Amino acid sequence: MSITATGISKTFGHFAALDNVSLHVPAGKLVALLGPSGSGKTTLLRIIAGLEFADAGSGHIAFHGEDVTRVPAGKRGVGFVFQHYALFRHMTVFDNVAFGLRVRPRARRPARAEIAERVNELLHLVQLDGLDRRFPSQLSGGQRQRVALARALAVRPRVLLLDEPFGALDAKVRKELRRWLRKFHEEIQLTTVFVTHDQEEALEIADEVVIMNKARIEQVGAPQDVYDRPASPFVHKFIGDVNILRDSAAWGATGPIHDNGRLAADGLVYARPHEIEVLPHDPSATGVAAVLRYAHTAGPHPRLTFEILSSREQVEAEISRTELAALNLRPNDLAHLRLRPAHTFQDYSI
Ligand SMILES: Nc1ncnc2c1ncn2[C@@H]1O[C@H](COP(=O)(O)OP(=O)(O)OP(=O)(O)O)[C@@H](O)[C@H]1O
Repeated sequence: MSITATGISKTFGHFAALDNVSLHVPAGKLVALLGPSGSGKTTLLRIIAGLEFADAGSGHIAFHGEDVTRVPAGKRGVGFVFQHYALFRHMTVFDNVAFGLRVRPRARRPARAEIAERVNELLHLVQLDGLDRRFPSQLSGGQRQRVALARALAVRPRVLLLDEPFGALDAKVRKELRRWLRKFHEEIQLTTVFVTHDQEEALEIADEVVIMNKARIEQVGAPQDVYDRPASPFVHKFIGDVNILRDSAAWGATGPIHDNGRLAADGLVYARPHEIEVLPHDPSATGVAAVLRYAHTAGPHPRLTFEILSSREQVEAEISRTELAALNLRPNDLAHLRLRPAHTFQDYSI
């Protein structure tokens, strides 16, 4: 079931939370809404869910081509999971998952045995077999979020909407759960929109990433696309680390579009740490002379912080362990930096 939002605006008082936003989520995909706090992600998700409505006269929401703009949340067939597990504390895991089915009007309510079968099937799907008699307080945070997911899925929603579902969990559990969610999504293939402000999370699990900033969508693309070909300086800075360097001529960037590195409208070079090449000091070579300030060598890719001699700017470079060993650099040593060749400049002014 695809989701299409067209021309959605939402204002709270005089404040525009969404400004003419349009988005298409293809059927069966996992799409992340990614952006800084206050960029409008949750508002867009809530409007898709029907928990909030766009400004009068603005925009439409369609599920698989069917206009649901005026359909209330309860009738849209959406499953919703929030950051803070809204489980019923006084109910067991089983009863929590069964809830949505049991509250249906008698005519549409499945028989007892059918409900039990569906709940057990869901608990198996979210890998919580055997925990059906526990209460939420007897579960870990990650387990509770999986119960919340099973509960959202019990009523067979047409789309699944997740608002920072792992936001309240610690970093390690969060990482485990996001991998689990990716695998889970591949199994169930339900159209899913997922709000996060964590770029690593979005890039790791989403089929498509929607980057939001100040009530608008800045870019939509596959994780690799938005990382490798950011459409704006904002996206470049928001997704991954980036060095923003003056003196584009010294970096070999002289025209509007170049073959290695990125040049912004204002003559700044945007280069990610892995796009900086570190060479032994050689005053005659192209590039810039820099002093090594710190070397963070723990982990698979050593990170080096340099200070450029001419401009005093700091530059982060990420190189391989083999390259570092060959350079044999120590703090305060001089080196030569340049942009790695196989990189394309983008002029953001075009
Ligand atoms: N009910 C409301 N009344 C007034 N302002 C609101 C309301 N809901 C949201 N806003 C404002 O709209 C803007 C967008 O909010 P939204 O929750 O969509 O952002 P977000 O990108 O999800 O941020 P976060 O990551 O912090 O949750 C924010 O500035 C917020 O303060």
